[in-house]
Amino acid sequence: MTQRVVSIPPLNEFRLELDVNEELSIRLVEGRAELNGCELSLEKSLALKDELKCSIYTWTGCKLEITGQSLVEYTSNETPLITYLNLHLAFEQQRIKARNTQSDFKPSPEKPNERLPGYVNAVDASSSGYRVMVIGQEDSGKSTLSKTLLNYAARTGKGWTPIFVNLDPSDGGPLPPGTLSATAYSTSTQTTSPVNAFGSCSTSGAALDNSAALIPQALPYAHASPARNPKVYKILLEALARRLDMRLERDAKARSSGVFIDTPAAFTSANIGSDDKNSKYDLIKHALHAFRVDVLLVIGHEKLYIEMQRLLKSLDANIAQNIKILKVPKSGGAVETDDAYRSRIQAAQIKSFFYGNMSNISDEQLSPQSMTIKIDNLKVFKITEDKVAPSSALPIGASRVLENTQLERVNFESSSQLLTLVHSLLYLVKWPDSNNVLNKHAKEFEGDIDSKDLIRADLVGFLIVTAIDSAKRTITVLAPSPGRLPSLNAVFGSFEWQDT
Ligand SMILES: Nc1ncnc2c1ncn2[C@@H]1O[C@H](COP(=O)(O)OP(=O)(O)OP(=O)(O)O)[C@@H](O)[C@H]1O
Repeated sequence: MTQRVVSIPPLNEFRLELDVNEELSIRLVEGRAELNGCELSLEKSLALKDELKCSIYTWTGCKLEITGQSLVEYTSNETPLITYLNLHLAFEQQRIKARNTQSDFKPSPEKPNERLPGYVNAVDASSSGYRVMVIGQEDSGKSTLSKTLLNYAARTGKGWTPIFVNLDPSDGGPLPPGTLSATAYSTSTQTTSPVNAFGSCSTSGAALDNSAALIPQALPYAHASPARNPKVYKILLEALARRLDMRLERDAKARSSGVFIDTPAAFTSANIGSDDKNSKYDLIKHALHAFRVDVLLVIGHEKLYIEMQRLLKSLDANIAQNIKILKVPKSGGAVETDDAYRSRIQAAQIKSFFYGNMSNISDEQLSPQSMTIKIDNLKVFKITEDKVAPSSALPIGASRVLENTQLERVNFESSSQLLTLVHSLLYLVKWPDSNNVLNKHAKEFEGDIDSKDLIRADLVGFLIVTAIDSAKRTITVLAPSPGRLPSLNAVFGSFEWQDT
């Protein structure tokens, strides 16, 4: 293996891109350096893998010992890190201010589930850290910026527990893909692989890599892009925002620590999410409103920045006056990826949830359990794709009649429907009042469920369907651990995984 020592001058970043099957070990031998805002420990080797593309930044200069081969390696002095640091300092001031004004605030004691319909927000903005949402085009560096700001907040030593909201279902964050989640971080998280870029959650077994066990609040969307079913996506986004509010009401530390929201590139497509062709950027409006965003960071896109300023003028004045829009330069290091790369990372994320990180034997490995259950014990619903044509495709003057989006119940009597389940990732859900939900629509829709019922569902686990025996009426699934399944109700969409 080739070993070399690279000197990085102060205020420079060393960028590297790993190709398929390439691994690289880096060791900080002199000075100080950080990876996505998380400091590297002196003399400790880090194994970078799974096609990671990243940059190691140094404020004061450093030397790195590198072992192994990578596709691309270079040092650059053009870095947006100073802008990132300035943003962090502004957010830090707000966190301190919020903590100092918090003593008078008393959360209300209502029960969480009774509050969901028509919930009125009781969180006092002056005692809250900023809620920051990052938008930008595909591969513009949204996740990298969110993670750097999250790591800076977590590493200040002031005990902050910032919340990371992942609205990008193509990348599950600490969970398998297809989920929308909110997770509190108490320590900074090192990125050694894009598979566990935001750490691993505790439900997957022992904490992997160096992250503390994370306990996300999550909801299942089961597709990679909001464009697949914007109605369901918006319902889930709103439900997540309400749950986050309920949590922050009771958690003063997290409330002052602030919220960082990473978004999918589909947010910047003006026409996704609305049936009215005159209403643009509906997903952004929806998220600004639901999460009561204070700061909107637009990554390196002049036109989008101008359009966001226009959008702000079209919002309700009470909401618009509290939102600051800031333009952030795009890093020259951000790498364009393709669909094949994304599919590989998604498959690896699903695999790592069940098996742990297999690419390095020194990492934690998990032992999932294969189990066979009676088909008729399960109720499985498909989050369908929104097949309705956009209104721009209708004849002039015609308008669309919108129906409630249903979650289609899989009919186990039909073998073609059963077969669609093989290799699917199932998201196990639990309703506080399961019987009500399952019976409510039974007559009218042959057992389908209104997507609004997902608002009250808890995501309690994941399964992979490995085989179906329609003669014996059994289904074989892979579960993360042995024992009783947490629920026998599941939803699924377009994510599949099989051992290759
Ligand atoms: N400064 C940098 N140096 C090297 N690689 C970088 C840098 N910034 C970002 N990258 C890499 O570029 C790719 C795209 O960045 P990132 O995932 O942050 O973008 P994104 O906008 O969140 O992408 P998506 O649109 O898929 O959500 C990632 O592989 C990331 O690791």
